[in-house]
Amino acid sequence: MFSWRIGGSISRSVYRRTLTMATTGRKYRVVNNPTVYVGTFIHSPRDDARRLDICEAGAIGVNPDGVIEFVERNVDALDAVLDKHPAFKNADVVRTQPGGTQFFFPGFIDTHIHAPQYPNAGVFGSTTLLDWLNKYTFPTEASFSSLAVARANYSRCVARTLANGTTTAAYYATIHVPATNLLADICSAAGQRAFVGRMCMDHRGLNPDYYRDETADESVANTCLCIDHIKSIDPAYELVSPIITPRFAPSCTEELLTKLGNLARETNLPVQTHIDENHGEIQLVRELFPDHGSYAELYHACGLLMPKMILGHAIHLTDREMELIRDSGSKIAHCPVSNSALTSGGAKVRWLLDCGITVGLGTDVSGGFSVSMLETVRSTALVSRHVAMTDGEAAKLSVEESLYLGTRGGAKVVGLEDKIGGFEVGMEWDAQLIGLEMVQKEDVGEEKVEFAAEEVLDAVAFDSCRGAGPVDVFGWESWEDRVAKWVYNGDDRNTLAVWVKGQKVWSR
Ligand SMILES: Nc1nc2[nH]cnc2c(=O)[nH]1
Ligand SMILES: [Zn+2]
Repeated sequence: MFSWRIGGSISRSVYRRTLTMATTGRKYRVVNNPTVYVGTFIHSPRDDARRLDICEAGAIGVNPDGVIEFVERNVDALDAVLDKHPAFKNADVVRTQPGGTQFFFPGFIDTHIHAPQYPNAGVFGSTTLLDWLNKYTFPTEASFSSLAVARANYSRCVARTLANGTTTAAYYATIHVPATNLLADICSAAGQRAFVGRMCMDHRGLNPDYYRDETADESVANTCLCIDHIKSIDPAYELVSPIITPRFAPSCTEELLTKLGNLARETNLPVQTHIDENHGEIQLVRELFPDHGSYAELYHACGLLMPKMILGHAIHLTDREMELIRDSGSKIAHCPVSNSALTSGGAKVRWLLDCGITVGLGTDVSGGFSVSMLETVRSTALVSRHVAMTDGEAAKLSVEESLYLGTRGGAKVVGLEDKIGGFEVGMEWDAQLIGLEMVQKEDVGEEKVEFAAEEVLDAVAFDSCRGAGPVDVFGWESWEDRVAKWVYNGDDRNTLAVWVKGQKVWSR
């Protein structure tokens, strides 16, 4: 079983596995014991974003292929469950701790993240999109011409996202074929479900000379090399899949956009790009492509709007653009942390949802400063409150809705809604075990008027030393309250273990 501890050894563990992959060319195959997960499960109902389905005494049986075979509720005795499911008689058992502080939750699905930008997370100053690209992003991405740079940074990025409960990620890579293939190898070796896209950018205007494709044909040919590589390590795209990735309209010629649209149709692969993120960018698209009425009309004309298209940001869509996107079945990756950090704007998520568009969440590292999808869920709720200050109360998204977007919504965006995002029979066990800290009764203490300062500080210092995580539960909270505390106060210390397709890929 592959797991590693957070701390100094993260990258080394992934690195070792990666080297094995690279040197032996072995395909990654995991066979687990049948396992029964027992205790509290919380997930979003498939078709109801407004509430959580909370099962306090459940048992979920996961077979050696990582597929859920049964879901039992109101379980009094595990023996009775095992009698009913004899194939699980000798199964491993993983239990949540009693006492209302632990629960299983679906793994997060990051529908938009730039893996090579991970080293820049948190470094963006006061830039906005176009100067941010030139100042921070293009130079960093260009450095991935070195496989050593790619190995160090991609290992770290995959380890950190897993440790934060991201079981599926749609990654943008760089233009470099070897480094992009290495990212796919690392995801496969670490056991993360991933879409890995080689960045396509052939425009001689916006892209710097030191970092771009020479021609549209070269860009397509190199993309095909990456597709072939991923096919060679994961032929059925069970865990890792290619994704066609035109960076965004200003980085691409119309010839390249059209060729990538054709490639998507020929290969039936998903596609990802950016749209309507920033006013300066939208103006640039108008100037570069004057024959097209709008950003979305350009993509539509190039054959890129389709059900397997994931559009990042979509902050400043016109009504006509919204209709084109909705009618094409394209999906949207909402990136609230990035949209705030780069002061791009507040996407009107309620409007998109009401219009019938499928929305998931993306960290958009490093436009977004955090790899944490929990942070992204939190920012989804917060940014919607800012939108509500101008658009009205209805724009607010609840904790429940924000979590839905980070799990079920993301699953729909990447086309895996029948496999991941919730706990139903036939779905795969992509899950995280969440732990909160119960403040013991004696910690609450007797009624006292005076406290010694050390007495107060010691209690907190003690928990911090144990790495117990920042969420305190006092015992009076409903499960909904506990989940809200996790969303608004939690971090990766609350993510105790992570599974993808039944394989434990991380634990504290
Ligand atoms: N947020 C973001 N927007 C982009 N538009 C084009 N490239 C990028 C990128 O790397 N990040
Ligand atoms: Zn992006």
